[in-house]
Amino acid sequence: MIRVKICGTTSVHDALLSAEAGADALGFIFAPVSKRLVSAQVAREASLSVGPVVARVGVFLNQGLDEVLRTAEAARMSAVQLHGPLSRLYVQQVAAYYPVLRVVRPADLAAEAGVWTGISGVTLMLDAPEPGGGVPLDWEALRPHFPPGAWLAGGLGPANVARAIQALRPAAVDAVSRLEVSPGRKDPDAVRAFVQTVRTAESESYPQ
Ligand SMILES: O=C(O)c1ccccc1N[C@@H]1O[C@H](COP(=O)(O)O)[C@@H](O)[C@H]1O
Repeated sequence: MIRVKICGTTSVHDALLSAEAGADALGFIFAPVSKRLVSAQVAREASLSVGPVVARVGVFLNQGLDEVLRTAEAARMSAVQLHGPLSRLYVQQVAAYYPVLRVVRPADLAAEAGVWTGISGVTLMLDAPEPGGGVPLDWEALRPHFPPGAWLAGGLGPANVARAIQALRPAAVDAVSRLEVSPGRKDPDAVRAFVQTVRTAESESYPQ
């Protein structure tokens, strides 16, 4: 089953919208530079509103270990997504508390392998150089290098996610920019169309 993560959640309303649309995971962005920055309090209320099945992923960029762990706990996250240059020790320390989504740019795949390879509980996600920018990766160029079990982000939306799935067969897809009416505010129709398109593409790419 291809999992669907819908990121940039900034309200209980949008958390419920994405959960009801069938999202497997919701992203809550705690990176101060983000236009979709959410408080730990709002994220906590949203986390507790979506029930026990939907994963809640705290998204961090270049933030210290203490800040990551304290924020993820306060917000009742079930997983942590890490962007930016990190040491293997840092990833190991976070992975001791939460499942980790380690985000890597395609160009850094080889160089970054030492940071995450072999650490239990770490899943790789490939994303564009500027996360949250709505820019797709070159899926055909990536095809020979896409690691089995990796997640895919970067400019995904209802209009192109089926092609991305056909090209790379990711374990999960993750999106934000093309699912919004404005930064931090979800477009209900786009969210529903995105989830439905993934489910349809999955049934066509992976016939039972
Ligand atoms: O979206 C942001 O503002 C953001 C800021 C800092 C780190 C990560 C961020 N978003 C992540 O980028 C992916 C892809 O976004 P897009 O669909 O290409 O706009 C998104 O899923 C977040 O995990």
